[in-house]
Amino acid sequence: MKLELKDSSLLKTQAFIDGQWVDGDAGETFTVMNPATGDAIAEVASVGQAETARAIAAADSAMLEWKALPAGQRSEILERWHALIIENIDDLAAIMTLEQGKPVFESKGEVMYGASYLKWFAEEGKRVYGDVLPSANDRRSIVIKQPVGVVAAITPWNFPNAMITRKAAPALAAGCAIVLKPAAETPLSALSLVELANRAGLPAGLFSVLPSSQSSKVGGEMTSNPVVKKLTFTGSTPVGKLLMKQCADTVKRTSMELGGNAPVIIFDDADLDLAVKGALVSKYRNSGQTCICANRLLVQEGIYDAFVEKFAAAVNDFRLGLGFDADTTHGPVVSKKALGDIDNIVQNAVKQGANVVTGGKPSDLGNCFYEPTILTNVDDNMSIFSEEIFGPVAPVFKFSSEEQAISMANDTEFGLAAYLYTENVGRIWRVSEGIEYGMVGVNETAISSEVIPFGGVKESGQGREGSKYGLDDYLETKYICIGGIQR
Ligand SMILES: NC(=O)c1ccc[n+]([C@@H]2O[C@H](COP(=O)([O-])OP(=O)(O)OC[C@H]3O[C@@H](n4cnc5c(N)ncnc54)[C@H](O)[C@@H]3O)[C@@H](O)[C@H]2O)c1
Ligand SMILES: O=C[C@H](O)CS(=O)(=O)O
Repeated sequence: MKLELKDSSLLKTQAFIDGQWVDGDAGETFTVMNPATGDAIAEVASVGQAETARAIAAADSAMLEWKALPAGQRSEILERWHALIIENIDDLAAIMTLEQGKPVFESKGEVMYGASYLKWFAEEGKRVYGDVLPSANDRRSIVIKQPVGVVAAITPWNFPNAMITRKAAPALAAGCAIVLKPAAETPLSALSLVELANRAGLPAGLFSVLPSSQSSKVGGEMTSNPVVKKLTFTGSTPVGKLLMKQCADTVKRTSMELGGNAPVIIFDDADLDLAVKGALVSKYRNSGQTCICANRLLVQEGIYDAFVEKFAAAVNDFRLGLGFDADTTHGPVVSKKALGDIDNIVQNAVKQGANVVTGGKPSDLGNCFYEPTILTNVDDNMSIFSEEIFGPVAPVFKFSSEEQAISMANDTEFGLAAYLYTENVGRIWRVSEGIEYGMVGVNETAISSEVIPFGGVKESGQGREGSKYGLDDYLETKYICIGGIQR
């Protein structure tokens, strides 16, 4: 399938370092694949440690002038970048659908979502306030906020646009420079984004993008280079732990947006149709490849059968297909490896006694398509109870009491997002306060936006992205004490 763009110059295949499009030093490239068709889309430059070091040095230099600008001037550039993203949404969405597979309506939704962080932090960046502290005698004490320094970012493939702007927007708004390594599965979205930032007038060196098939070499430089003061990572918990360890030697600040194992807890007193709708959206958005997807459906025994019947009927209306086809509701998973990982989880559950209500195997469409799947007769002793599925598979667990539901929900090392459906106000408070998660949806699963503090607890990470709290991850607090006032 040939990529038809309104502006073909948005399809970039080189690295963007210090304001220049360059090949990797070794001239190496890697192939970007279309998960829906198995076709090669592009050969992209692959960079390593030396190029990363150059990007970090350029960021350090560019930041000196950038952080000294009035916040309003930084804001104007972010606003222009936002406008260019909106103007080019069709091309950005087409690039995303081609390399990640999600239906084009989801890609457009992500581009709008990603752009919203630029709009939000263009404004937030103008409100970095300090404090005057209670002072006495001949001293006066104040607090100021300053940009943390050069930021290194590493992002995943599942939201190849929004996970980047969710970091670049606050970093740049705070006065920082940022060097980014996107996922090798989806570098084209990142490269088109930085092209638009360049067109918006972002000064050279402030935002470099380092595509690579050697992530550990790029990450190794990012985590060891003392010029980098902050690492912000979105990805799996195992990789997040590794990167945190690598950052320890230079005591870098880190923000970690990691894995999830979201429960959707549906009580007997829930609005059943609302719960089915919310569970469907949460489970199968991006074909189940989001960090806050419903990973475990916990349904109280009184409505279990009715829920499964309604849920299965809706799933059977899904239309798997190519992301550009108008009647496609769900696309492929991102790679053959992901397809195999998902199928292994399903087959293991079946071996342990799970019942396949629908799906349960790779789709006859081939390539990276997996049938939307529902499993029943599952319990918390099975491996699927603890694994982040990251695919279109819904294990539906049964519980009897509220206390049991809270215990099951918390029986995981993860703590990103959780959801509950009940019409009982007391239960809303008891369960929302009793479950160990960074984000809780009540009678709603579409909880993400630029105004909310996105992030988790336990092994789902640390820090928050978006919201009025989002700049904190890119600022340092400095206390200044001025003496001799009475001289
Ligand atoms: N919490 C969130 O906001 C959030 C959002 C999206 C995805 N995720 C999580 O990400 C995971 C899926 O994404 P993924 O498969 O891309 O995750 P991943 O951890 O395999 O990869 C994420 C990024 O890290 C890079 N990477 C991998 N190993 C590295 C290393 N040794 N050094 C440096 N970089 C390295 C990858 O190239 C990629 O760019 C899931 O666990 C999902 O829950 C979390
Ligand atoms: O998968 C990760 C994303 O953060 C999910 S969302 O688009 O922010 O809800």
